[in-house]
Amino acid sequence: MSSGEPPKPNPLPEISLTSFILGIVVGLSLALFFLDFKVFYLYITLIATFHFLEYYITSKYQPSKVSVDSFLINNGLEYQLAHALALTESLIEIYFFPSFKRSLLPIKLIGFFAALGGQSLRTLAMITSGENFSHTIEGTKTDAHVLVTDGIYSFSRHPSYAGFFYWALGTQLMLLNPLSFIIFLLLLYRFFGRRIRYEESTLITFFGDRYVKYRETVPVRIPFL
Ligand SMILES: C[S@@+](CC[C@H](N)C(=O)[O-])C[C@H]1O[C@@H](n2cnc3c(N)ncnc32)[C@H](O)[C@@H]1O
Repeated sequence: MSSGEPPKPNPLPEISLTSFILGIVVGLSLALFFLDFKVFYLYITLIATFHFLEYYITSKYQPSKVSVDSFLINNGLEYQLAHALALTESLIEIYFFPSFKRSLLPIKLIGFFAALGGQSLRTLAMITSGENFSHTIEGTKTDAHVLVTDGIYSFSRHPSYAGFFYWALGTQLMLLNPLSFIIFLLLLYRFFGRRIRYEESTLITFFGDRYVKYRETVPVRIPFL
């Protein structure tokens, strides 16, 4: 049955329930941290924190654009399948190769700090670009859209993408998931290669030479992109 009204972008019951569930997931995974294979629970904590921050930072710094989709939980089938693969690989290897999963602490630490650094980079990018940031790529320029080149954007011209890249790969290093690491790497290169090419073509249309010059001086900070 339809009331005839357009759907609300921020339905409060859905927003509060999603936040509540994400909080429970973080709480439960931290509570299980005393068990063996801690990185598995840490991975779940990192995913739930990522989705919470996507909505929270959007609502604080891009309030005109926030909607229930800002949680990015429905971030495409490929994203969901990739994390399902990572969880499955982890569980299978914990069962069949427990001593491998318990080894290589330095690699796990590198993965954890890469994920933490990646999350910080992405969050900082969303804060720095304010209302110029949107989860979808804008096809037409609004009067309010200005070119951001300061702060973290003077270090990387796509800091939120670089952040996501290191976050995602960091989680797979931390889990010691060789198969998922390679698949994540291939998917991330394909996804961001295409996305950056398209996004930069729109930014050149919006800002012309200013973006071309910016692109020449500031790297992406993802190797080969
Ligand atoms: C998902 S955000 C990603 C922003 C940027 N690529 C990053 O990784 O931080 C996509 C939107 O940001 C806008 N955008 C990207 N770089 C920008 C910049 N330097 N200044 C202003 N807007 C930018 C694009 O027009 C697009 O609508």
